[in-house]
Amino acid sequence: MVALTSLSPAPPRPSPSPATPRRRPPPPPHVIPSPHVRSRPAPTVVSATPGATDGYHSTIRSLNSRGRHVPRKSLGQNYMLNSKVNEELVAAAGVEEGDVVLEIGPGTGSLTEALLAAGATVFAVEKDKHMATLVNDRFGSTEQLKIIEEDITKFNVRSHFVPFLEEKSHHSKKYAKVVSNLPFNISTDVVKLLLPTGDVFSDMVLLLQDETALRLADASIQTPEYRPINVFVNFYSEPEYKFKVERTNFFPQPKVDGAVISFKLKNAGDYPPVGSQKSFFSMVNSAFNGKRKMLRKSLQHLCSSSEIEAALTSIGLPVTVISLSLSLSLSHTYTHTHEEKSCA
Ligand SMILES: C[S@@+](CC[C@H](N)C(=O)[O-])C[C@H]1O[C@@H](n2cnc3c(N)ncnc32)[C@H](O)[C@@H]1O
Repeated sequence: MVALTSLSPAPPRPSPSPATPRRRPPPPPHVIPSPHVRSRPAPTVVSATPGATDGYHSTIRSLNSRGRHVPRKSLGQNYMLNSKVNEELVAAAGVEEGDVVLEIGPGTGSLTEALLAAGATVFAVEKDKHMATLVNDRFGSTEQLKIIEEDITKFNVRSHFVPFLEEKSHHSKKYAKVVSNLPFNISTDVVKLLLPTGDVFSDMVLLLQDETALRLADASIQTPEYRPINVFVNFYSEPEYKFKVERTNFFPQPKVDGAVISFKLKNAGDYPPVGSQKSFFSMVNSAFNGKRKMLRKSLQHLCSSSEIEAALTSIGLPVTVISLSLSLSLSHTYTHTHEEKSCA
């Protein structure tokens, strides 16, 4: 890990290589110039150019401000240096005046600043108490922002966030949004925690590891990348890979690129019809335990082979089908086996 004290004080320079999305349309032009962060020995704390307003300088200045120079790898502290990426995250979520936004991990507050500038009221959850204090110092006087020091993976949306939404939205907006440059190591936990909250959030826009974003948004059935998490994501939302963000945009620079993904959260009425979500996802996990196994074998502990075959036939699938070939048609299998045939 590179300490901030060893950073070059030089302002960012445009990256020579544009960031190119793998499967999506070309990225917005702002992703192309990315700041170059060099690790060069320097005897003192990096000084920012007075009055500089770009993301690089305000991020470095914020990190320097409390003498807190070493970002913590365990907390995925890779800070955004390019304010244009923050603006594009805000635009991807369609944040506008009066919106209420849950931001996970505000860090130095660079994305927070863009959210506030768009007119949003922000509820920020930050696990690192130093960073929570830093953001509080930076924006503390505004009523548009509430910061709590907590681990998002232990966060209770209903008891902590919903009362805030009700107070701040004045009933003018029913739903809030989630916008975050997430620590890469908790992305799956966050997706699992927040996607089933379509009654609270309408949209979730996250900056994740590129590979994770592609896997969540674009994994195709009948490929090894297709996993239970894809059934989960498509059950609760409509995911869309937005654009790639080169690793050179972060400090410290991670070993992988990032990408922005959006999820349009579904309301409960739009979920596939299953009696119990818990037992449906337990069936999905069982089916994927034997990815190459036929469903009539991998689900044998739930129903007899003949019942499963009958359920598959009734929805037009061959009795020899394997889990990798199934999308949300699993929900129909579930309905037929559990509700009509009364399986265990
Ligand atoms: C990738 S940095 C992003 C910081 C800032 N939003 C930015 O764009 O520069 C991730 C932030 O999430 C915080 N964080 C890490 N784990 C967290 C958790 N479990 N709950 C809440 N915040 C967490 C880190 O301390 C850090 O500030």
